[in-house]
Amino acid sequence: MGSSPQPKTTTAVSSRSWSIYGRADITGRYDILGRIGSGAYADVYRGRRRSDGLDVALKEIHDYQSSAREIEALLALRGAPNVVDLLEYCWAEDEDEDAVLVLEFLPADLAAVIRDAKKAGAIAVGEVKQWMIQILRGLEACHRSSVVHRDLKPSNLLISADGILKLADFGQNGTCWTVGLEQQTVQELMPQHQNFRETRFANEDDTLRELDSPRAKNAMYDTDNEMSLQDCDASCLATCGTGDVEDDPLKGSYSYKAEEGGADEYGALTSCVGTRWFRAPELLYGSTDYGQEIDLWSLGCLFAELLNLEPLFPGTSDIDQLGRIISVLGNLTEEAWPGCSNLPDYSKIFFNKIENPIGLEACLPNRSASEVNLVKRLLCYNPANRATATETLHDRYFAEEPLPVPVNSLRVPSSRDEQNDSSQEEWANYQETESDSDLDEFGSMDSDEVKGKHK
Ligand SMILES: Nc1ncnc2c1ncn2[C@@H]1O[C@H](COP(=O)(O)OP(=O)(O)OP(=O)(O)O)[C@@H](O)[C@H]1O
Repeated sequence: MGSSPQPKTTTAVSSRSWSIYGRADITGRYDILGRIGSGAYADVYRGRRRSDGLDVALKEIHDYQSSAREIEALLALRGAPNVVDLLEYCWAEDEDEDAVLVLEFLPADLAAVIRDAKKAGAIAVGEVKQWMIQILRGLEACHRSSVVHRDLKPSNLLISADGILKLADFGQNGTCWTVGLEQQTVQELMPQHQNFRETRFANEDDTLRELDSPRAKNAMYDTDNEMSLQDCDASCLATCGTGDVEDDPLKGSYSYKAEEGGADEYGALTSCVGTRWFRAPELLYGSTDYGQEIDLWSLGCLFAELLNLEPLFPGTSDIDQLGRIISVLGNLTEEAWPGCSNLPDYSKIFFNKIENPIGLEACLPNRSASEVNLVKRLLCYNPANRATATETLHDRYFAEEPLPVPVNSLRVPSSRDEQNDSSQEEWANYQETESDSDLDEFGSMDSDEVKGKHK
């Protein structure tokens, strides 16, 4: 098995975390205004296009495969109104260099909507409906193009100042998606790799022309079959260590059969906390041939969170996550989902019989029957029973009073929870303290010139 890409620690001052300042291909065309935030595999900066002053987000992705996946998905989805717009990108020439995606800048996200609504007490039903409609349109576009998002959560649903919600973060950057991956080359992932080479360092017109070309777009669609969804191990036992079991408050309610090379082997890879809350049971049980239904489960969790303003299943470990789901929906049995006992980890973890499951109604107190019904249509154990994005969009809930508010009357948070930006300071400190040899990684660039520009 090839070595898996490891996530960058966000606390360490890694040279890669601000290497964008040394990228002449970017700094020549964009002013970098500061770091917006960092994910497991990427740093995102706010930038301004020099040619016309357009605000952009510059996403520097430190993992080769994540960048390939995100570019592929965003090209396939170009023009979809509820998917973040990829304006252009600079491809990584090899595994030591980062790809940089130039995205439209979106100042808020759904996590901030929920945060602000907690202060106000609730999100008005007409607003919940409008947010849901936009999420559903984005998801419908993804599934129509055979793109499975795999990481739907409030912080990945970005919002423009005028209330347009867009699905973002298509890199499946969470650790759980890359556990056990064979290292593939971009040539394997994308037979049309030559197209990417052409875009690198191209001037903006050339690059945009490349993005607009039907050839590039169709080539992306053609690779759908090449991008196997069986390439990861997101299972409960793969992503939790025995430490998770020891610390688990529900420990008494299940028994767990550790296999040689099972949880221990992957014990360190437990960092998908936000994502875990939205993860479908088939993934937690180790399924490797799942489909777009995993996004529909996440959507059900998201919808419940918009209604309750609290996460529905806030698991503290992957086993705790399953335990919480089972306590609400009941045990996962052949009756609930014929064939579930074939899930890879089904026979490795046993939960006590839940005589009286809590039920989704009890988890959604004071909500209407149509709201509860819609959550139920999405949160089914059997993936085949989950309502599709299109079916959900046509659910009578959206046609009932109160009707969805117009997009322009949505209350848009003034900001998301921004991480402290220390990128420019780190860059300056690095230049002051490190030896010349380290600066060699920036090639022949004049470091004083870069420092002056970005201080
Ligand atoms: N187009 C954009 N406009 C504005 N901010 C963005 C944009 N894209 C991403 N961001 C912000 O940049 C930060 C990092 O984003 P990124 O997608 O890399 O990671 P994440 O979603 O926080 O974490 P992970 O990828 O590990 O799930 C987040 O705060 C995100 O909201």
